[in-house]
Amino acid sequence: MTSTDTHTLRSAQDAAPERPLEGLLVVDLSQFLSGPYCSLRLADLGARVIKVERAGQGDLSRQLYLSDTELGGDSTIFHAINRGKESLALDLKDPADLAALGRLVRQADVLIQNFRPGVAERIGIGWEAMHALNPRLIYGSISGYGTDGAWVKLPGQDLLAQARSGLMWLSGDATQGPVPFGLAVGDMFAGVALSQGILAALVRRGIDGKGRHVETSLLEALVDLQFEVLTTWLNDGRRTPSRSATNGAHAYLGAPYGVYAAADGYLALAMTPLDKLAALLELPALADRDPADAFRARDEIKALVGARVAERPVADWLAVLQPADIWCSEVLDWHGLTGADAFRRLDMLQTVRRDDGVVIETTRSPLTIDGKRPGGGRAAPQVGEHSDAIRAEFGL
Ligand SMILES: CC(C)(COP(=O)(O)OP(=O)(O)OC[C@H]1O[C@@H](n2cnc3c(N)ncnc32)[C@H](O)[C@@H]1OP(=O)(O)O)[C@@H](O)C(=O)NCCC(=O)NCCSC(=O)C(=O)O
Repeated sequence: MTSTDTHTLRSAQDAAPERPLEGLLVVDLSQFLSGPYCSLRLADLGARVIKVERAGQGDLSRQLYLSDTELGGDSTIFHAINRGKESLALDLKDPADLAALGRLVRQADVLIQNFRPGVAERIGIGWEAMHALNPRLIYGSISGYGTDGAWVKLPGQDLLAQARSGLMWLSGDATQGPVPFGLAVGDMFAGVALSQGILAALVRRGIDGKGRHVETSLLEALVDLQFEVLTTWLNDGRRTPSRSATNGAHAYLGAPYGVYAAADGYLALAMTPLDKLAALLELPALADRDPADAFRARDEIKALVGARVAERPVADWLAVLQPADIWCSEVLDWHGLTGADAFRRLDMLQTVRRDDGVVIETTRSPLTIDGKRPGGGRAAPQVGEHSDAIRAEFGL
């Protein structure tokens, strides 16, 4: 790291090991999920994230309700994804506020935006303008489908990106229509990908002192997510059957890979040799199958296994299968997960508080560093909660 880079990690040497990005200033203009998820990852690692929002309504995800639950006027989604950040209210169409943003960006290390392609340039905060203002700035962009081609101006929303990406078509079994993944996986994975790109650009900036433009999109993230199955399909003449007719847990893996209804719940079975499974399940019909049948005859084998699993409760099957190191699991809902001692030992839940007294129970960073889990403590801000303090501190 060069001496010119000292302000990148201003106090890294003093920071506790669980805040490795302490001293890094991130200006986050993004809203909804993808960009804010990227800045959440950086905030958890100790970066200071200033979230720029419109006065009044703020980030539109404040009103994006997963259920009828809101806390202190904001959705639980907003709370989950914006914890640990500060909020600065700016009207980007007001020249004075735009100038204030420019002053802030001059002092920042990272800018994140997820407007529709062309919008940032129109407002005057595109990569080239911001790079001219601060040549060391790492500028991160997330779009729906990239910045070229017929899809550029289409709304970049998770369900729509899943639909275009092939993922929705892949999921489910062949008796069903396309099945969307049950949460905004494109947004989240794009956010993680962007955070990785930003961190890589910061490392390189430590060597050459230069800012960079790091870009991804919901679609690119979803294609990357499918790299295993896409590589298989690209190399097998593009003709491997996509979905199993029964229990479409994984398009390209043979039986018994999948989820089975037991007498009182569900049992997940991963890669398992058929002869071993035949003995444990007492299924002689399975014992003399050729291993290649696991894929060729997977629907038939899954039907056999399914009929047997249905006869007994999940706990009985676990008692038979786990001692033999068969790769299997009970299928838990969130009551089951959070009630499990093994989960509680991970210490992945936390309670955070907002200054106005709103309390929210939420998750924590999925990482530990030197055995400590980074981040935590502060709740998501109210719109413009830190405007006055930030304006004073940065001379806006
Ligand atoms: C999500 C979107 C479809 C939303 O589209 P739009 O509602 O048309 O918003 P845009 O981003 O195009 O532009 C936002 C407009 O708000 C204006 N704008 C934004 N912030 C401000 C402030 N602070 N002040 C004044 N004006 C502002 C900005 O100038 C634009 O106005 P004009 O200048 O007048 O245009 C799009 O942003 C998009 O495709 N984003 C890229 C992919 C992405 O990250 N998607 C997240 C999806 S969330 C998701 O998938 C999910 O929740 O599920």
